[in-house]
Amino acid sequence: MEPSPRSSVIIIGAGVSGLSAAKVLAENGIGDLLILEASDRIGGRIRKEKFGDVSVELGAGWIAGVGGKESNPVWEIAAKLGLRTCFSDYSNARYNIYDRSGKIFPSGIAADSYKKAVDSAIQKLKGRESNCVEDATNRTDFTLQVEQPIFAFPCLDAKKSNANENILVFSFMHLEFWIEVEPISTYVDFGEREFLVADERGYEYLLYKMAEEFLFTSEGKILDNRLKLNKVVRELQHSRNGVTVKTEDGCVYEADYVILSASIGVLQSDLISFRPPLPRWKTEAIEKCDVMVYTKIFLKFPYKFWPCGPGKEFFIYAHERRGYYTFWQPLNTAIPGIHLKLAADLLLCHQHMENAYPGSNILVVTLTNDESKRVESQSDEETLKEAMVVLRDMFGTDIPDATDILVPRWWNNRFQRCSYSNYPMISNNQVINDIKAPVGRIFFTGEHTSERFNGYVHGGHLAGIDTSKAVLEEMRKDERQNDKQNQNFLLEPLLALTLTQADAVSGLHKCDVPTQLYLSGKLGIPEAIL
Ligand SMILES: Cc1cc2nc3c(=O)[nH]c(=O)nc-3n(C[C@H](O)[C@H](O)[C@H](O)COP(=O)(O)OP(=O)(O)OC[C@H]3O[C@@H](n4cnc5c(N)ncnc54)[C@H](O)[C@@H]3O)c2cc1C
Repeated sequence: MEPSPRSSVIIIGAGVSGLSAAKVLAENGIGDLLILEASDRIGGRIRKEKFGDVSVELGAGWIAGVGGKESNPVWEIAAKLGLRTCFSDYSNARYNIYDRSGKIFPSGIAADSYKKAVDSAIQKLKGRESNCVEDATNRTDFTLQVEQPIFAFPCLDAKKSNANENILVFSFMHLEFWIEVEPISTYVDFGEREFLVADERGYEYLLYKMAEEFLFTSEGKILDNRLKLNKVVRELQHSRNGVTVKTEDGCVYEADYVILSASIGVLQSDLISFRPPLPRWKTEAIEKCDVMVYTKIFLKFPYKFWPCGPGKEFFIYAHERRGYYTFWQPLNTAIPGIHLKLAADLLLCHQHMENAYPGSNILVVTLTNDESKRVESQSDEETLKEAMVVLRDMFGTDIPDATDILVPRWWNNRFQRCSYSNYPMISNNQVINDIKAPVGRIFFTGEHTSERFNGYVHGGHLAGIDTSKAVLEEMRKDERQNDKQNQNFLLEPLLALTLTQADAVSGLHKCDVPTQLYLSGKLGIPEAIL
């Protein structure tokens, strides 16, 4: 197949990082860019889907890091677009812990166990820290966070659990989203609050609006042929002169630069091959990055049977099996008034915030890693049966069966292969630097390349901006170099001409040509000389 016209930059992937990168390039005058997206839509891990009568977020659901001194750029965009969001209050979840017989653990016991679990986690961390002699000097700062986002990073090792611990401590210890270690930047820099996106237009509305700013759209549809969907990139052939991109359907594209935004899970898979292969420092760094699988399972019921109201926004199922249908969230969660005020202070449009999805009768249960993979590999009917047993343990046998189930499969999606990156808990900066470092003309972007905010939507957004700035800088360098070469090239005939006039220029060398000839640039050289 004939190669398409060469582009200045090809962006692989139309998730938040790829689109942010493309937007910055377009704003800087790079019109001949091309975005190749493997799936049939933009958004990547930001994705809404109709379930029952409402749109639910299969991927990113929260804007995390709000209310601090520095403003989260994604929160700002959401505010500008009037995206409807609801404050998430995790503080009471520890008081809504059910055992297998449906009893709620008394709050005192729950709080004690919680503290015990946190202390134990801190001890584990300290142990790991002191064992980590090699990394100690370079390591990224980390802290123990509690009550942080449910999609965040685990710190506890399931395989080392002690069967004699009481069941409640056990369940806390294995709530990987409950007690966690993570880079603190999101919460320290942007604030500790989180808002659930509860808007029919979806979280992805942000991305459509972003795309609209530089791609041709009509009636909400992107019609610009610089965005090509269903283009699965399989090979990147790179040299010092440019990059050739080959897609699964046999198309070939050429560019001066490539920005690759595929997830860390995809980079760890064999979906994309590189010719020549990536250097060892790069592949090792990619391998070292942990990937997290996080799955939200949506269940629709004919009516609501779970408790609701303030303090009941989340509930937990304590089971001896790690992460077994542990964390539950009703989608029609009430929002305490105090947070309305906070939201109003933050200037977001929250006209009707009593319920995120009023009357939807939807429950969401979240699973991670091994449990996610297990559930992904079985049928939805089997998952539905398991979830119903858990719910009947908690709420009795009289509850109705779910009428519908939705199980996203991020791990088995070959264009994702993970939910988000999770750097090794005690990792040194070198790994992160290597993951984001370019290889020749291939630049890497995506949430996994964000040093401070990996794992988050704002991490992807900021990474895209940073990467495109780095590419622009390279392009400028290229331009300067080309100018120099062109001038040298253009000066050759001039010198040839003048050198024949031996009397005037005897002994003149190329480097001695007066600088004003250079300074005026190639357009400044009179055509007659050529
Ligand atoms: C279930 C879940 C819950 C989450 N919850 C939150 C949350 O609440 N808040 C939050 O801030 N973050 C959350 N995240 C993380 C957040 O969604 C991601 O960090 C962010 O969306 C990543 O954006 P990205 O551009 O780096 O990658 P992606 O969105 O993955 O974009 C990469 C794009 O590249 C495409 N691609 C891959 N391979 C190829 C190929 N070979 N050829 C062409 N195209 C290719 C993919 O199809 C994709 O569109 C969650 C993620 C998941 C999965």
